[in-house]
Amino acid sequence: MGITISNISKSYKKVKALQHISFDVKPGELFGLIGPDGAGKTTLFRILTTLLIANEGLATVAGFDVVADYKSIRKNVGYMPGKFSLYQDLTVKENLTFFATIFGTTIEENYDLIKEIYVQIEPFKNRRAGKLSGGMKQKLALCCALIHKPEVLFLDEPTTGVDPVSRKEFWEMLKRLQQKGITILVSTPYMDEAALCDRIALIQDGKILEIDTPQAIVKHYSKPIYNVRAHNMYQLINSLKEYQYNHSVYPFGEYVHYTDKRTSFNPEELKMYLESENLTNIEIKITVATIEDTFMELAKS
Ligand SMILES: Nc1ncnc2c1ncn2[C@@H]1O[C@H](COP(=O)(O)OP(=O)(O)OP(=O)(O)O)[C@@H](O)[C@H]1O
Repeated sequence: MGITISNISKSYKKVKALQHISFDVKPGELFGLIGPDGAGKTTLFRILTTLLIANEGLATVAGFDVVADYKSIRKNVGYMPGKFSLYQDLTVKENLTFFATIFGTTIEENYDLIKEIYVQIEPFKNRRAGKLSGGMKQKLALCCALIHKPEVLFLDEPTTGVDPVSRKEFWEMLKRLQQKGITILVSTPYMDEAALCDRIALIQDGKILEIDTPQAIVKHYSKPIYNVRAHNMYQLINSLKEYQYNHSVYPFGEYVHYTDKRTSFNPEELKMYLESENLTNIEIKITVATIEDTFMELAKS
C-alpha cells in the first residue's frame, strides 16, 4: 500500500498553496516531489502526515484515510520535516530513545533498520543534537523517523543545506531503505536529485506540472538546447536575452542554456550576432535537456 492523492486543495486565506493535486505513489516506490520554495511541498506533506486538513479532496497513506484514520497513519509513517525537528538540548542517544519511546518501541527492537545510518553518528552519541554538523543532524533525524519501522517515509527537503558528499550518502541510504520495502516520498529543490527517484512530480505554485520517470520527463523537452559560453557571462546572458529569436535563456553552471524560436536554427548565425555584441571566446554546442530545463519550460507556460 502506497499513497493515493485525489483532488487535494488547500488555501491559507488568499494563498492557494495546493490546487487540485492528484497522484499515486506505488508501494515500495521512491517518489520525488520537485519544486522551488513556496511550491506547496510542505503543505502536502503536512496533509499526508495528518498534521493539516485539506479544504477538499481525499488521500490515503498505507491504505488509511488521512482524516478518518489519522491515528493509524501516525503509527505507520515516519516524517522528517524540513526544518530540523530534533530536540537540540538532548544528546543523539536521548533524541533517539525519546522517539522510540513515544512510538512504544526501543532502539534495540528496530536497530537493524537504522544500523547503517546510526553507526555513522554513534561516535557522537553523547553530543547534544544542536552541536552536530548539518549532515549528522540529518542522519539523526532520519534515524528518529525510522525508529518505529514505518511502512511509508516522508522526507521534506532532507538535503537542504547539506554538503554534496553527505547529500550523495543520504541518497544511497534512501535506496537501501527502499530495498527494505519502505515507500518513500521525498521533496527536494535540487533538480539533480530528481534523477535518483523512480518517478517525480514537478510542482509549482500549488499545481503539478508533470509526473513521470525522470528519464521520460527529459524526453518531453521538444526543442534542441545549446550550451553557450563566452568570456563575459553577464554580458552573454544580456545579449542572448536581447536576441530577437531567443526562446529561452538560463544560466546553467559554467554555460548558458539557450533555445531558439526558429525550427531551422544555425549556431553560426548566433555566433556572428554575439561577436557583433563584442563577445569573444564564444562556444556554442548542442546538449541534452535536463530536468531543470524541462521544469523551466513547463513553469513558463
Ligand atoms: N501557515 C501558513 N499561513 C499562510 N501561508 C502559508 C502558510 N504555510 C505556507 N503558506 C504559503 O503557502 C505556499 C506553499 O507553502 P509551502 O511551505 O507548502 O511550500 P514549500 O514548497 O514547502 O516551500 P518551502 O520550502 O519554502 O517551505 C507559500 O506561498 C507559503 O507562503
